[in-house]
Amino acid sequence: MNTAYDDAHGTDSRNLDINDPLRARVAQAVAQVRATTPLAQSLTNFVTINLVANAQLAVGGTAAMHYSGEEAAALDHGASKATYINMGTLLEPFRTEYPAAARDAAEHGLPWVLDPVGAGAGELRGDILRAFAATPPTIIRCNASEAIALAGIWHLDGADARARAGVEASDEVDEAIDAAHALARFTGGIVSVSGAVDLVTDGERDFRLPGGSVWMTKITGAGCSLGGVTATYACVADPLTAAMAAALHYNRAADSAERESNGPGSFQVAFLDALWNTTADEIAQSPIYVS
Ligand SMILES: Nc1ncnc2c1ncn2[C@@H]1O[C@H](COP(=O)(O)OP(=O)(O)O)[C@@H](O)[C@H]1O
Ligand SMILES: Cc1ncsc1CCOP(=O)(O)O
Ligand SMILES: [Mg+2]
Repeated sequence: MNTAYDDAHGTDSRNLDINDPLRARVAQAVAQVRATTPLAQSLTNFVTINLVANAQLAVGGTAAMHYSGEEAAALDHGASKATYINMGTLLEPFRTEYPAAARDAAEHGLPWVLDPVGAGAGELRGDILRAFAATPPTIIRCNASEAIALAGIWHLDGADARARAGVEASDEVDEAIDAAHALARFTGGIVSVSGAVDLVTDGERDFRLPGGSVWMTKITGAGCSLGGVTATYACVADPLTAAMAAALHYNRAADSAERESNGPGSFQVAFLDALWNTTADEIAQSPIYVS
């Protein structure tokens, strides 16, 4: 039977059974992050670095930020259980440091999360993204335009090679579906595309996650911090569960923050509080449309 969601989106989808094991894994991941305070190290942009760290703390994890392949290697030998690499603001030394950090995560068998902010803009960004193809990310967390651009940069089948510049999405999530599938098949990992309705895919199954708040587009770093929190969840869960837990946690916290706030400033504060206060059951029982 079609749902109201199908009627609105024209997809053949159903709400994931309330007893599906994926929901239990999401609840378990939320509880485990809160119980164990895992560290995901981040190499992330200068604009939103503070929100990334605060969001990782607010979901129960902890944070360490730096820009060095050498430091990444040291942390991979120590406390860090996942790496987050965000392409927002780049400097020339990152040409070698970022691929070194990705390589080190891969060599240690640790998950790493890529946010290809601004993919399609500039030679340095393109060069670094091309280098990542050798040790692909476990999870790609991006908006629709970045998914389309990254599939083009990696010359994946069916990719649309139009270059898009800028950090905001100029495409709808459903326009990125072919790119998201191509990226997931290429990496063998998970692709999480954010927007009004988020998409999480392993290249075979698509999970659509409605909700959240349009206020998320009026604070800088909503997407970047979602990438950081995805890495926090990747410390304790398999990549699909981690991507789902992070996106669902964000949607439920944003629903709640919107009710508490009256502008972007109070929204950001309320959102961090809501990340802390939203329960594992509220997150795991979210609507999840599968196709
Ligand atoms: N129109 C919207 N309505 C509700 N939530 C949204 C909307 N746009 C983005 N979000 C949410 O904001 C967060 C960041 O996504 P997005 O703004 O797409 O990332 P980016 O900042 O990288 O472009 C995600 O949790 C996403 O679900
Ligand atoms: C504004 C800006 N400029 C370079 S990185 C950045 C932050 C982008 O953050 P987000 O994609 O999470 O909105
Ligand atoms: Mg972004």
